[in-house]
Parts: sequence; C-alpha cells; structure tokens
Amino acid sequence: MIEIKDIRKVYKGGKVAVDGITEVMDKRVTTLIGRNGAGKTTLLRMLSTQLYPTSGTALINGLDIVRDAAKIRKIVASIPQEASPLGILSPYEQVNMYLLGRKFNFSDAKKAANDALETVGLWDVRNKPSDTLSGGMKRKMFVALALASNAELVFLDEPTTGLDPLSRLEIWSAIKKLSGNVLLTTHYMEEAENLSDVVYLQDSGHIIDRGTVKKLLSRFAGKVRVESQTELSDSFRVGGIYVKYDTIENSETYIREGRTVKKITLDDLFIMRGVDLES
Ligand SMILES: Nc1ncnc2c1ncn2[C@@H]1O[C@H](COP(=O)(O)OP(=O)(O)OP(=O)(O)O)[C@@H](O)[C@H]1O
Repeated sequence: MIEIKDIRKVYKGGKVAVDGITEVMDKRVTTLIGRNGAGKTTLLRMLSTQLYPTSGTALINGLDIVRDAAKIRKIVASIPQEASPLGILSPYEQVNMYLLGRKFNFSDAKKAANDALETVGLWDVRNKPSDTLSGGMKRKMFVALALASNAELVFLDEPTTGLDPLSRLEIWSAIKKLSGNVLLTTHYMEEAENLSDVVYLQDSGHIIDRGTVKKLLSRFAGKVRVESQTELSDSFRVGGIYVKYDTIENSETYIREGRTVKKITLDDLFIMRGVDLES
C-alpha cells in the first residue's frame, strides 16, 4: 500500500513538478497517466526513494520514503524509463546478478532468472551480450528483472515505450504475473485499460481524477467519438480536427457522411480536458 501525504517536488530553478499530492493507492496494478511533463516520473522517483521530496512524504507498506529508504529498497524493484543494461553482460547474467544482490541464493537466483527470461520472451537471447539486443529486448530484460525479484512493489516507468505490438503483449503478460503490487506510468491508453485496477490522472503536478477505467469513462456511457475535418454542430477543435461526442445510435449517420467514428477510450479524458481548458 502506498500512502502519499501532501508530497511536493520543486526542482532547482523553481519548477514545481509535483504540487501537493495526497492519495492512498492500495490496488494491485495502479497506473499513472498524464501528458508529458505532468510529473509522473517525478512522483514515481520519489516513491521509489530515488529522489527526495521537497516537502511531504509517503509510506510504502508502512515505511517512510525518507526515514526508511534503505528498508524500502529491499522490498521494491524500480525500473526507470532510461534504464540501460551493461553491454557486455547477457540478460541472464544481469538478472542473476541483480537477484544475488537482493540476497537470493545461487540456485533460487538461477531458477528465477531463467523463468523470468522465458516469460518475457528472451529465452533465445538469454546468453547473448546485451549490447547486441534490440531496444525492445533491453526493456524486456528489465521487466524480467522486476518479475524475478519477487518485490512487494514494482515501479515501472513507461515499460513498453518503443516496443512493437507483440512485445508489448509479452510485457503485459509478464506484468500480470508479478507477484507484488505494481505502480506504472504509460502514455498508451490501451495499456492502462488492459492492466490497471485503478488509474490516476495526473496534470501539472496534481492528481485530477482517479478510479477504475469504467468509472473514469462513465460520463461517456452510450457515446462514441466523432471526428471530422469540417465543423459539426456542437463539435470542438482539437489538434486540427473537429471532435464531438454523440450517441452510438447516431453512428451510422456519421459514417454515411464520411466522418470517423471511434470507440471511447481513456484518450477521451484528455480530449475532453482540452475542451475544459479552452472553454
Ligand atoms: N532534474 C530536473 N530539473 C528541473 N526540472 C525537471 C527535472 N526533471 C523533470 N523536470 C521538470 O519537471 C516536470 C515534470 O517532469 P516529469 O519527468 O516528472 O514528467 P512526466 O509526467 O514523467 O513526463 P513524461 O510523460 O514526458 O515522461 C517537467 O516540466 C520537467 O521538465
């Protein structure tokens, strides 16, 4: 369980990246979504004890991120966005070394490393030097590391950015197999919908909404998103096109007129928010 208490981060130069968040996160898979610069990575880095808050704090399974940082590091695994493997070591060697560092014994480390590498689809390349692997394979190696660690809580910052669709599915299935809770960030709404028990919507350093995907999308119940190159009644302009929300029953009319009709996704929370900001 993560209990965040009025946490704030102001970077040198005065940028307020996280502006007083208070939340309790107690579900198995929690996802933070938000636009670039919303402060997701900053929040994740503070919760995983890699960055000191400017003020406020948080408890991870009852341990304080500032006072008990060393203890927290033993029970969490954290995979940053920019993680890169040591080139000369193979995926097996890296995962194995990481587990030995976490005090696994030799035979447990070997088994856990092999199982995790197989699960994420890296079995065939497990003994190749990491610098010969593709970017996607390197990301998978870090997910294998989290999977093998048996951590009580795993932080994953954009775990599938840049991966092809099949690799993304492999990572999703590995995330579902993690034994502990997971806090992840993503820009892929499909990923948030597929994995999350609860989604937090972050904007300008604040959490502006939270809930299950179903709850967050409930305001769009029975609706579709209509996109058009030309203005429609009650439409609004977003990124060079016109958008409106209308009932599913009216879809056929729009399709006949050559408009694009789309199913509602978490993207619509951002599209609607764009509208709120403009109005
Ligand atoms: N070390 C730093 N020094 C100063 N400002 C920073 C630093 N790191 C991040 N920022 C700023 O803090 C804000 C939040 O950044 P952060 O990386 O937490 O956002 P994010 O939501 O993770 O973005 P993205 O989705 O692009 O990864 C941004 O305006 C960013 O430029």
